[in-house]
Amino acid sequence: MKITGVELRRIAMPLVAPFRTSFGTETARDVLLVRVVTPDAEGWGECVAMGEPLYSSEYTDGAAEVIRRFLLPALPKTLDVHDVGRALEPIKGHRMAKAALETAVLDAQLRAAGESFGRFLGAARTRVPCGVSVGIMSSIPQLLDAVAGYIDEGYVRIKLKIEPGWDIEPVRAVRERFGDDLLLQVDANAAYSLADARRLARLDAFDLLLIEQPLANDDLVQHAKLARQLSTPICLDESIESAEHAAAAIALGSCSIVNIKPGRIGGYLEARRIHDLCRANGVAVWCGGMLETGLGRAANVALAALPGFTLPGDTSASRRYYATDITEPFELADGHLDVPTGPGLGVEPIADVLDEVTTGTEWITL
Ligand SMILES: CSCC[C@@H](NC(=O)CCC(=O)O)C(=O)O
Ligand SMILES: [Mg+2]
Repeated sequence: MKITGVELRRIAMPLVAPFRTSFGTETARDVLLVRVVTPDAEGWGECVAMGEPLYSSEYTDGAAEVIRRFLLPALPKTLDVHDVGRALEPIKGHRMAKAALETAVLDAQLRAAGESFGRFLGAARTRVPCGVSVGIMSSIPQLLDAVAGYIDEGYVRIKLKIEPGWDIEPVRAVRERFGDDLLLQVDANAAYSLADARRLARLDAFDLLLIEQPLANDDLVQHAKLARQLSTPICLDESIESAEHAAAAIALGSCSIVNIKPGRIGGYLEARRIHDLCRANGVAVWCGGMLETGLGRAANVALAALPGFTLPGDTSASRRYYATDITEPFELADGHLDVPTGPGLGVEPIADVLDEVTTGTEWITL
């Protein structure tokens, strides 16, 4: 496939409500979209980097810069999506930027071939059960109202963001209000240290599915030590940036569940490799989220349909974050989202909506 050129498009996506985690509060996303144009089709990739390097070291401006200055010049003029990872290997890191570019190449290639993401990746289902991520709130009553609303919408699993000072009590309140059958998990976004082990062990009383990323992203050994002190399974998110990281985490006993986020680990091909590795080791995986628009959401839902994705992911409906999505909205039906069946992502931006939210566009001829 020959790439004629690439558009780097920036869009501003206000959130329907502030989303607070242990590392900050998001009120809007500054999103970088990559559009790859070829003679036969064009493809879209969504960079999941946030506007500031608070979740990881990447951020939107930096991703645009590394794509413009280093990734695009490293691409061969004619390529298959399987060539992208190899061509970009000499450039270290910047996995979110690489993922956006590889996904756009894959989308163009699949659209030209008339093949869906789900079929290409190996989806085993036509729809996926959906969880929802609930931010840190200013009070327990406010949290309980939010959780009640999501349960009414049909979400099959609730994830609560936690941090020191907002952990045991909100989890206890949700468990007591909504009962023992509610699938419930927490995500600390690396807010604790091994010194908090006894406090984190108190979460064992609430029959959680998992505790996500309690310690720092580079604390694999400490997570293994913590895992031996908890009965609740540890799931890693920020720590897993490649299949090698997943293999190391499994070998060390740092986690027994992995949150796979294609943007974090460099793309959907690496995501499938991590899925295959975890499945071979009996490690459950689920699809994480980075507040994607319908473009990234479409790809994530296709990935979440692979057989090893045995836990509900953070694959929520578009309305969880956006009043108006840039694609046709993903809408929950009976707690599930349908896997798109059209060529490539199976969705595309709605032109006038995209224009309304566009804050910048740049064309790069290859
Ligand atoms: C702005 S926080 C993004 C990272 C966070 N993502 C979520 O909590 C799910 C977000 C979503 O539903 O897309 C995580 O650490 O798992
Ligand atoms: Mg997480």
